[in-house]
Amino acid sequence: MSAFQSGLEGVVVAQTEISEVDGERGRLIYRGGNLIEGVWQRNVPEIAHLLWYGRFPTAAELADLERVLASRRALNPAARAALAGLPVDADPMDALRTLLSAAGAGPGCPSPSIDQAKTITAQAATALAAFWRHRRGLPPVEPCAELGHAENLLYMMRGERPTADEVRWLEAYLVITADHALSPSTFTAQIVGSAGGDLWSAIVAAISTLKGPAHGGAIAAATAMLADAGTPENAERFVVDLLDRGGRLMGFGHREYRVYDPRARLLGAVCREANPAFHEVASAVEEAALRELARRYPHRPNFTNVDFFAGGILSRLGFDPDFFACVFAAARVVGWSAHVVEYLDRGGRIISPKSEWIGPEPASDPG
Ligand SMILES: CC(=O)SCCNC(=O)CCNC(=O)[C@H](O)C(C)(C)COP(=O)(O)OP(=O)(O)OC[C@H]1O[C@@H](n2cnc3c(N)ncnc32)[C@H](O)[C@@H]1OP(=O)(O)O
Ligand SMILES: O=C([O-])CC(=O)C(=O)O
Repeated sequence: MSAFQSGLEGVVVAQTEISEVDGERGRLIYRGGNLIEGVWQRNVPEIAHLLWYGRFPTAAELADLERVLASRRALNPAARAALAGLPVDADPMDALRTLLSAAGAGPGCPSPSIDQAKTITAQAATALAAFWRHRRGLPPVEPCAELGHAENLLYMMRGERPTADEVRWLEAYLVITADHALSPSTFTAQIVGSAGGDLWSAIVAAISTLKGPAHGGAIAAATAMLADAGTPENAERFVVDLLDRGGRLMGFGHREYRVYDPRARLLGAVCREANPAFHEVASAVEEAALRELARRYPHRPNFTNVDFFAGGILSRLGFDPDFFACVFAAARVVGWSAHVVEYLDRGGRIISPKSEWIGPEPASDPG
């Protein structure tokens, strides 16, 4: 019998202590802490410390990590030169991939480490903000060492400090999306690391996977879908028409979750506060979508996923839709790097699966 498993569904290819997705119960665990039970209210450096080192930092460790992240934000000359050469209409994920690739260009193939993860985490935010300004014909704003990770990201975009609410909304988004066990992009990063590749290369590869509309690109696609739906009154008809035409409801369905994605619940609440108009349309579409999905796919429960409400939060913060996946990437750098380093620390072998030959047998056996 064929061992082929379409999309690697259910195939276990790694062991981890970093995060667990319990898709039956709708639980996401970061290092033993349930995200939904308060973990998400921590800030990015606290969560990074938790994911990288296995526990929350002490006050001194947190201050040290914040200082290190702040000191590594500036882009190097190679990344600045790459920025200057980018067309303003480039997809921001292409820009992020290019800028981090340039920032990490150097001799050889150093082994991935958490120290490198800190540099990439700091610079992903800077690269994103720099391209946001480049698109608008504006020069980069240099990072401000006094500001925290999330606040500084918005500051580098706008050149002025965001409000406390804006920082709280962005921080929540960055923390809630920081890790998700062996997501497709995380697996990509791990494959690069397993072959001895360096961490910059692994992160650039992961960004390439995250870009697709079935993964991080779904935030922008879900937001466009909601714009097409238009009004709460139109939601029901819109959903039915889309499914009748064989379309997919973006921001719904998941490989692991057979129940509501716990992150969507948290982000829905943030969205309601940050962007009530978006939330109103989204809620009406969600109600119709969950009803129709349950009716049409009784054998395969599909619920709201992490990407559905995210666009409401990110657009309220000033990100253009094609930047949404970039913000996701800037958050997920933490998780990607944690998994690559963990895999190698466990002596991870090169990941090299098999394909099954389904072509014709050779006409004659050359013997
Ligand atoms: C951060 C993230 O990556 S979260 C996911 C973001 N992606 C999206 O929101 C895009 C929309 N969702 C999807 O395309 C899928 O649900 C995925 C890619 C997330 C998961 O894919 P898979 O686990 O391979 O599920 P698959 O595509 O086989 O779907 C299973 C069944 O449910 C249906 N289904 C799943 N999701 C949806 C959806 N969003 N809209 C309509 N139908 C859906 C499929 O048509 C399929 O039906 P069938 O068995 O009759 O053919
Ligand atoms: O884990 C997955 O398959 C996709 C996902 O939700 C994520 O990366 O956050």
